[in-house]
Amino acid sequence: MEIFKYLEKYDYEQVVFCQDQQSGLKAIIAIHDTTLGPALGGTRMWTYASEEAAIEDALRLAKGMTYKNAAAGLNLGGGKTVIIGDPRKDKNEAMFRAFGRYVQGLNGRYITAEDVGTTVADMDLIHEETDFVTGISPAFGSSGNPSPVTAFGVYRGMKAAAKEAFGSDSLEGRVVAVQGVGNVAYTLCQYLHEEGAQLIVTDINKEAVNRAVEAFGALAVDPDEIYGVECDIYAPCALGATINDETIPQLKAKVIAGSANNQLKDTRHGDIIHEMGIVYAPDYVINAGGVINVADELYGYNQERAMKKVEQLYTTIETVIEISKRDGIPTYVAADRMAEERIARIRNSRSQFLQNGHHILSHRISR
Ligand SMILES: NC(=O)C1=CN([C@@H]2O[C@H](COP(=O)(O)OP(=O)(O)OC[C@H]3O[C@@H](n4cnc5c(N)ncnc54)[C@H](O)[C@@H]3O)[C@@H](O)[C@H]2O)C=CC1
Ligand SMILES: CC(C)CC(=O)C(=O)O
Repeated sequence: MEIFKYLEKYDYEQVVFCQDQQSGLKAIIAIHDTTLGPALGGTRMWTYASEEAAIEDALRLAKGMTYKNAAAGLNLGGGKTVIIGDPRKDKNEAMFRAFGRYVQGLNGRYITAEDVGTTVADMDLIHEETDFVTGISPAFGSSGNPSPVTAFGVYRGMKAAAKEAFGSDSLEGRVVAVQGVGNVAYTLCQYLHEEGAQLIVTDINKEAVNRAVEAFGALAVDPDEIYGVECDIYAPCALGATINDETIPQLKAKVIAGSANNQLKDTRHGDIIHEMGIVYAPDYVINAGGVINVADELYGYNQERAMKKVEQLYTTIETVIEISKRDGIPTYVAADRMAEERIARIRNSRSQFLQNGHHILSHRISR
């Protein structure tokens, strides 16, 4: 990978490589754009096939956070971290503390939180070294685990997408195929089950599947089978790039609405599903509940206020669908436009200089 070429192409601001031999920390912090504010995005811990794959994931996820935060109306830029390692075997206290010191070194340009493979307990360790971390234990006045709130947002967005596809936002009797029943999807399944949806689930982790089968009477299928099952809605809630050349021909769903980041392998896959008449709720719009929730901590966390904002993801998905229909463009393009227009507006409005607290000529004062 020619990294600077890539950074230039998508206009990344900064990439930080963090290494701590003693604890085994190998992390990449990617900061995409801080026009709207400090970059906020979670820390993923995953066993990557190569260092290049880890760098690529960090970069793609960071850019997604820029768009997510912009589309959600947050005054935050986009960034993300990946830690290379197996979250079940390679974690240790020193690792997260070392990582916390790297975050502190960025002095607020980047604020972290949970993502796949990291937990509230990990965030608490990071918090030992820096304040620039959210999603820590509620005992600290924090919002805690963002996953259930992400799930609520996905549920709300799914209803809005269903209304477009089926003429009603009721999910009663709808068949929803859920890929990956981890932190977010388990709570999503709870909402869907309570509304009377039928669930088909899959996961590479058998325990996760069994939990959903027992709790919600879900039908379990093998990971490769989920794309082709007869269903109304496909909810990708595992990792990214599952909407691709191999899976699209198998899809029977009329709606795609799930929590996973970077669901489209390539933008052209968004064009293909649009032409097929599938209502696609863009990933970074529908899965913004978690970041909306943790971002509320920056104002002094208020759960009621945060949940009201997350509930509004229904309207945001409606707006994206309206723009898509009005302009005859796929929903992922409509969402990108919404985010890019907001960033451009703020970037332009910053053309007037405003002194920001540090007297710019202070160094001239004679001592
Ligand atoms: N946790 C949150 O608040 C947010 C999560 N997301 C995204 O939502 C997705 C899920 O996140 P979490 O629930 O937190 O992660 P998680 O790690 O708790 O759940 C993911 C599940 O997917 C399963 N999985 C992985 N590969 C699979 C495959 N090929 N087929 C079937 N199952 C597979 C895993 O075994 C795991 O149970 C991720 O893409 C994450 O980036 C996005 C926004 C916020
Ligand atoms: C609070 C986090 C879950 C934010 C994030 O990394 C995401 O939305 O993907």
